[in-house]
Amino acid sequence: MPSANAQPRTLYDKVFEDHIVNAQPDGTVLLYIDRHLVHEVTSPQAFEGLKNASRKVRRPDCTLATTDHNVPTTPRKNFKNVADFVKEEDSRLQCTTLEENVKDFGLTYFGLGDKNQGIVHIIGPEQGFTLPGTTVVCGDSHTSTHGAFGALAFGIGTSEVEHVLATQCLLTKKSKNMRVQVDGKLAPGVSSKDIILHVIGVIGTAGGTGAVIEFCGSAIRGLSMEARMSICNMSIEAGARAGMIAPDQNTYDYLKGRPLAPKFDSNEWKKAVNYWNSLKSDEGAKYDIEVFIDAKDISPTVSWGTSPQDVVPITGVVPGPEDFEDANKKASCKRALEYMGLTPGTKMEDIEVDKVFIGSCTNARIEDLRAAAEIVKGRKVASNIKRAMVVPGSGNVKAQAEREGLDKIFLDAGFEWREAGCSMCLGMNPDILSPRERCASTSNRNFEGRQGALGRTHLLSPVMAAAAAIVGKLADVRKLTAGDATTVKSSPKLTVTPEFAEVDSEEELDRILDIPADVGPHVNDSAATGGASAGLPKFTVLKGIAAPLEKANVDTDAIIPKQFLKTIKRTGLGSALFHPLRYNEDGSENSSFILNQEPYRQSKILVVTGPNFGCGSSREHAPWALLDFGIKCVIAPSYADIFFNNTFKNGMLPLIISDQAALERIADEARAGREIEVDLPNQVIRDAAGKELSKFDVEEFRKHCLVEGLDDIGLTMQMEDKIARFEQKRTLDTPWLDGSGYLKKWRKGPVMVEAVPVPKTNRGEVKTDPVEW
Ligand SMILES: CC(C)[C@H](C(=O)O)[C@@H](O)C(=O)O
Ligand code: SF4
Repeated sequence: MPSANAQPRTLYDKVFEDHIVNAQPDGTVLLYIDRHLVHEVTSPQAFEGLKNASRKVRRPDCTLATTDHNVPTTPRKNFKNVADFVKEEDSRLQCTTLEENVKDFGLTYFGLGDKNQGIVHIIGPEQGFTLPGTTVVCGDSHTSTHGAFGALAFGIGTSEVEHVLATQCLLTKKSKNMRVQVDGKLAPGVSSKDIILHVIGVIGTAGGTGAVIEFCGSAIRGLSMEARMSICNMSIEAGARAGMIAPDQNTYDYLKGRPLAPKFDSNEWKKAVNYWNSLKSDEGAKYDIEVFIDAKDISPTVSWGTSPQDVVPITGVVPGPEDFEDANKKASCKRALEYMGLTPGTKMEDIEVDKVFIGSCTNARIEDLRAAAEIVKGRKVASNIKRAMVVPGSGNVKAQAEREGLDKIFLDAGFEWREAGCSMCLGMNPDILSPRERCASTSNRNFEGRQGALGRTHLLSPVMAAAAAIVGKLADVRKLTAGDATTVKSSPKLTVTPEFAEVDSEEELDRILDIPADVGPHVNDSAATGGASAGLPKFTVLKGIAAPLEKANVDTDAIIPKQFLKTIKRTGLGSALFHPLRYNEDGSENSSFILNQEPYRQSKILVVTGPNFGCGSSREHAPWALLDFGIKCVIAPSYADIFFNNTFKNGMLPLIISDQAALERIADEARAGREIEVDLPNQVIRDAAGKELSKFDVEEFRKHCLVEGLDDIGLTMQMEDKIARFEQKRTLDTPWLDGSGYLKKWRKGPVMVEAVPVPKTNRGEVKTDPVEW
């Protein structure tokens, strides 16, 4: 908590500082995590690691699991169990593996038979699991959504999921403070989705790199919680570590009566509101980056290309390469237009679409569905539309929509009304685009192949998606409101459904949450299970062929697309690395791709000449695929944060070379097919003859871990005393964070057990001696 004469602090400073368990001189911080959300795609390898090292989940009461990415969105009337219901073998395996893991570790789980199931970022807030001032993580990049509550919420990779499961902490560093202030009144037809698309168009997909964005200003204050969530959700598309909005009365009104929020008007609630009120950024607080946006400059916005920064107002035209000055951007535009099948100068409103998708963690909440239904009401989906689908974000959203008759409106118009899940946002289930099909989508990513191989995505708001379905083309929603665009009004507040009512007895909670009788108690006796800290192969000097990759904004969907995320192992992904670039449509090798040429098939190093490598998803499958191919070091001018972290966790070295001349020297060696040498202990890159090409910086702690081959979970476990002390203080200061309602009864207070030797590391290797911090 701040002292009287403390420096003015931002919302981010406050939440970050309130969660520091330990700080090292190099700025590495052990951060306590209040809330951990888990889904089936990024957790199997983490649970496997825990099992290998005989570790348990430290705080089952602060962990909530669901299945969302792989699940079918077909009717669940006859649902009996996941094993029979999920038809694709690999998807089924991920779902059943999660079910086994939640049972083995005693976690609360909203499975397919549960009406609370839904997209992980929809159910957290809906249940009141997400609370202001908390730290929230999930093995998923759109964890940033939860920042709408004034939480510090960010995506992590699978190794970090394992770290949080085992220790309830994360090793991290403070990010920069960035402020995006949006002032003024939004024009009719303009929603929060348009705000965030516009912001990304202005600052670019790397605009928030290394920063946590605080969204503020009168336009943001005027938004509902659900609209705020759509904004924070896409801060990851702006490259930011997280997005945050200070909590206010809207936030508290939203939280009232949610099952896992403190009981409304109780002493705990009052104490919580008091704390939450203190979280606003102080007057005079400093930001490293500031962006001001005037709300009146924002129109209904649509994407034209294959990056979320490729946006124009719906009244605009498709741009061409000559509209960009930067050579990288010209090249990206050219490729994007080819991929999207678009010609510069075409009016956005003339672009015909094949499919419409209303769904995803960005825009599948009740207010999104209400707004879209208002446009659709009494109209019909255009005859050229092959498929228009509405996929509610959760079972609760679906039930609420049905109570309001929205399902009927959509069905009457010709939409499909589906069950909850991620669905066509990334198409890990059967909901995908066919090659070259064009989709108007309320989701958040328009990367190549995102919604299906060679599929074409246009990002837009729910009302704009509804308008596209009715018109059959990308359309200006304002024209569908008969000149009276004000009918596209902001939605009424979410009514608290009976399912969200206060629950007092444990029996009632068990009934509602459908907690299996054979689950728990798994109280915290894991904390001191050993100080194993050696786990990864050491990285010292690496010499080998370096492949040049002359591209900017290489996203993780391009490094490894979704169809390869269905594995429950870390290995075997090398053949899928850069799949969309490396293979032709018929599956044959694309001989023009660098890794298909000699000597680059043997590459150990990747030299990327454009910025923002690894942007997009948190999938650790990206570094796993690089590693499995044989690449242990990536050299690039900049990286997306989550990818950058994930590589270190796998004993890999991502090097930032921002000096253009040095990068060119290295790239020239790579282009010539000569070996280069990366010397980590001496922090220098040399050519094959031993001549220095560049020096490089690397954080001390990360270097130490790589050179020693340390498993940082083991290291964190050696901090048990500090973690336990932090938890005791947390229980006193913020008692509402313990137990999160239904698991309270399982938590018998911190249980300390004696350290026992761990026979294997989390990666399954036989353990060597522990190493000190
Ligand atoms: C599968 C998961 C790792 C991924 C993410 O992190 O974002 C997914 O949710 C996505 O949207 O691409
Ligand atoms: S972005 Fe799409 S795939 Fe990722 S969590 Fe959200 S809905 Fe699911």
